[in-house]
Amino acid sequence: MENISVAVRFRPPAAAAADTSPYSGGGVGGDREWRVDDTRIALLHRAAPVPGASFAFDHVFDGTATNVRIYGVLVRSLIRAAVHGFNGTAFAYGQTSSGKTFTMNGSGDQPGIIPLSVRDVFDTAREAADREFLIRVSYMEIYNEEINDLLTLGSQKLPIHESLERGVYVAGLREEIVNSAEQVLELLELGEANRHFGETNMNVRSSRSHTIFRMVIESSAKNQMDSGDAIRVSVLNLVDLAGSERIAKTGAGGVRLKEGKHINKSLMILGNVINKLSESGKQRGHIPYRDSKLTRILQPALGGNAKTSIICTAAPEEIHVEETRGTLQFASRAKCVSNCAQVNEILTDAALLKRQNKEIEELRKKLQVSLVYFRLLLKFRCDNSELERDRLAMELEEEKRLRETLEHRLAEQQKMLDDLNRTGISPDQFNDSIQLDALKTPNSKERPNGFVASRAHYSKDVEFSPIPENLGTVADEDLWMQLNKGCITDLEMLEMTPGFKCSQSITEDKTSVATPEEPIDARCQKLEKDCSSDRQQLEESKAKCTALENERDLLKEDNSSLLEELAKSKQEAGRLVVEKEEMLKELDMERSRMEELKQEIRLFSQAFSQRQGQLTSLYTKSKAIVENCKTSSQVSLP
Ligand SMILES: Nc1ncnc2c1ncn2[C@@H]1O[C@H](COP(=O)(O)OP(=O)(O)OP(=O)(O)O)[C@@H](O)[C@H]1O
Repeated sequence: MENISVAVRFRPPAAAAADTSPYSGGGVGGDREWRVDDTRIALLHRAAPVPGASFAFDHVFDGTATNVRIYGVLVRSLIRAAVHGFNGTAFAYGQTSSGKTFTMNGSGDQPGIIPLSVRDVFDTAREAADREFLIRVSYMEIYNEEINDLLTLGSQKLPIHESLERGVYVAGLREEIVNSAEQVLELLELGEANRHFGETNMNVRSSRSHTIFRMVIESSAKNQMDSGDAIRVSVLNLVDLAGSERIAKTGAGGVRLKEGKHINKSLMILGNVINKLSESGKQRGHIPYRDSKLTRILQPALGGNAKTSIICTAAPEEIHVEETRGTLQFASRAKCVSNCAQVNEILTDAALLKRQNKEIEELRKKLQVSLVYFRLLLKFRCDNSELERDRLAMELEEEKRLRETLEHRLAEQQKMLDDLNRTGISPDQFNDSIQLDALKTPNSKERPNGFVASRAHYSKDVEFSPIPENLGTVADEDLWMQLNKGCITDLEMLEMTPGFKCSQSITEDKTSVATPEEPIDARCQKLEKDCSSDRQQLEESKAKCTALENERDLLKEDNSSLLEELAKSKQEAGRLVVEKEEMLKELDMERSRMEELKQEIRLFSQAFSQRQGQLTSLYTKSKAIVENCKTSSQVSLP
């Protein structure tokens, strides 16, 4: 959103008024005068400020300001923006004879806003070397609330239409394609000749209509690569309004009176529109654009899609104080109105195609980046899972080894248990270790290599072999002798066995295996306990092993799904590449089609403007001939 630019310009005092009163800084005549500085205007009454009659603006120009200065401050940027695709409107507003036409059209030695703008449009277009321009102009007036074409004689009372594509437009208005500022200025001259002027008490050449000079600026990129760019179309309105007037002052009657009424009415509606627009959102309500042709045509410039500059012209003489005050109030409200200008682009098929292609290209780039990232991630995860797998395999190996060791130990302990069981000594029978010790040879410890006897196959016979069953098959000689208590024993039948020795592992493992000195039942119990804890450990290690194997399987699955995903992404990337190539082919075709069309348009517009030039010069010549004829007939009449 940007506010309308508003400036106030005081014209120099009229010769008659200047003669009768001093003029300083804009105000002139009588007791009241306007004091003007760069940004402020105040009404003074005998050098004292009049309450409620002080105004502040961004730019205030006194009678010494030139058109070039005003153009530079207020309009140049708007023209440059129009060449680059923004709609623009500049108009002069003020009472009759305050200098609107002087500001917009200028005089012989001081070109006004319109001719300066025309030259600037072509200069700016020339500077934009990368773009091609097609400029059309039209010139119309609103006279007594009717629209006339100033470039075509007899083309009057043109209707206003509205469509979605074109917005509000004047149907049947002639639009000239122009190639140079000179060509436009010629057309302007032609239009001026057709415009309604009239003499009033206030102005010998008073504009009796509002005129709208319009330039439609179309441009597209020249470059082959950018030929798919959108076409920019902007509308530039340069408006010279008729001035509000007091009938008493203008002394109007008849036709002038009728004109004056229409002028005042349309300016009043313009004032209403500005008033409404300057109000804040909720109070604003309905904006009466449709109440006059002027506001309808200028609708985009008033609170719409356009950059707008208003030059409010004022007369410094005391006699016009009230009108000037009205103009300054209008200007104060207008500067509160904000517009929303934006570049106007028309998307051709080629432009659409280009944009879509660009989007696809961007998406493809994004996809490539994410594919690279995805691949890295996959690789990282694969590496990780392989490492994990190796770690698990090692752990598994370790567990297996441990299990084997445990099984081995278990087997050994089982064997020992069995061995103990085979001795046949029941813990019930020998629940006292002293009793068991008594069965041993007293110095058996000192004779570790002493022989022991093992019962032969008959030894189970209690008659001859009273060795308790649970003592197993191992006994030393003394024990044998004692236990048989004098029974006849065929010692020759005894089998010689090596002395009983605890396995090293058992003797070393003091916590799990009883020392040989410990009672056998305690050793047994310990061994069984060890056995069961080993079994438990074995079970745990088996469970761990299974868990590790499961984990490994999961990792394998994970790995294969990642590989699958990678394959899919590769497939997708391939598909996108094919799609892109197809689109590029289509784009090439569109480009060549567009080039052909451009060539055709160029040829056509050249032929058209040639024909146009011929017709314009023919028209000017014939008009001059008619004028000549008229003057010669007037001269010869008397
Ligand atoms: N800044 C100026 N410097 C010199 N002369 C000026 C200036 N402004 C206006 N004039 C002169 O004042 C007279 C009236 O100006 P102009 O016709 O431009 O007024 P206007 O506002 O267009 O009036 P109207 O509404 O009646 O058409 C003209 O003779 C014009 O040359």
